[in-house]
Amino acid sequence: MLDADAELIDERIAVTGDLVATVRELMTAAATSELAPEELEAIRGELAVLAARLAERSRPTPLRQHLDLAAIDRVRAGASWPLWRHNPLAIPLDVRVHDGVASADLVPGPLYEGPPGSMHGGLSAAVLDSLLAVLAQVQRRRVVTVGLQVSYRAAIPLGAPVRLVGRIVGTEGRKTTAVGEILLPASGPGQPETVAVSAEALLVEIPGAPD
Ligand SMILES: CCCCCCCC(=O)SCCNC(=O)CCNC(=O)[C@H](O)C(C)(C)COP(=O)(O)OP(=O)(O)OC[C@H]1O[C@@H](n2cnc3c(N)ncnc32)[C@H](O)[C@@H]1OP(=O)(O)O
Repeated sequence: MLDADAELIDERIAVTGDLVATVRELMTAAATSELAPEELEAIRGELAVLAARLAERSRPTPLRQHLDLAAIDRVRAGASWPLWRHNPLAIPLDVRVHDGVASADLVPGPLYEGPPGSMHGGLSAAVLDSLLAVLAQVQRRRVVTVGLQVSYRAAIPLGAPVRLVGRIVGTEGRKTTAVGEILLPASGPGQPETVAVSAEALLVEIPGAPD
């Protein structure tokens, strides 16, 4: 690949990431705005123009930043991996891997709501699934999830920080078992974090280069 092509791809990855981050802000603002109906209708018209403009040239699926061998080496050296940066429907996570433990911080926003005021269980499962799949990929295993057992132990309030952690507990042939948790902050100094959600994933290696 020519240097100029690589630069263009890097620029597209960066600019699209910023665009999608702004779209996420827009999604939250649209879903929660209490402006007058006529103002909302005017904004909808402006947004429809922008959506049509973006769709003038498009690709079949979202842009994707590949967790290739070079990226895996960077993560193993301490860099975080910006997961789902280019898909506004997914929850973005900056995944870190240290001493075999994956972790990420998250503040569930208004759009993550399931039961009133707390995070949707399917989204909790999705973020843990993603965290554990990335952890396996950082161990150079290109995997998909074939099973995910999730246990919901405490509600996750919206707007407050939580911590995701995950680790691999076993490998056998193509199969990897990994466990993860979503932790609520400690209620005070010296207190433990509370496990809000725990999950066990069965991941199976598939052929092909890591991505
Ligand atoms: C970069 C971040 C990405 C984030 C992605 C997040 C992760 C995801 O959500 S992945 C998407 C959801 N998952 C999928 O779409 C997977 C769908 N399943 C498949 O494609 C196939 O089942 C596949 C390719 C995994 C395995 O098929 P195949 O290659 O024929 O292998 P197969 O022999 O059936 O299974 C391999 C082993 O896994 C086991 N296995 C497969 N499926 C299951 C299952 N559902 N439950 C338990 N064990 C299973 C088999 O028993 C076998 O075990 P053993 O080696 O001991 O005999």
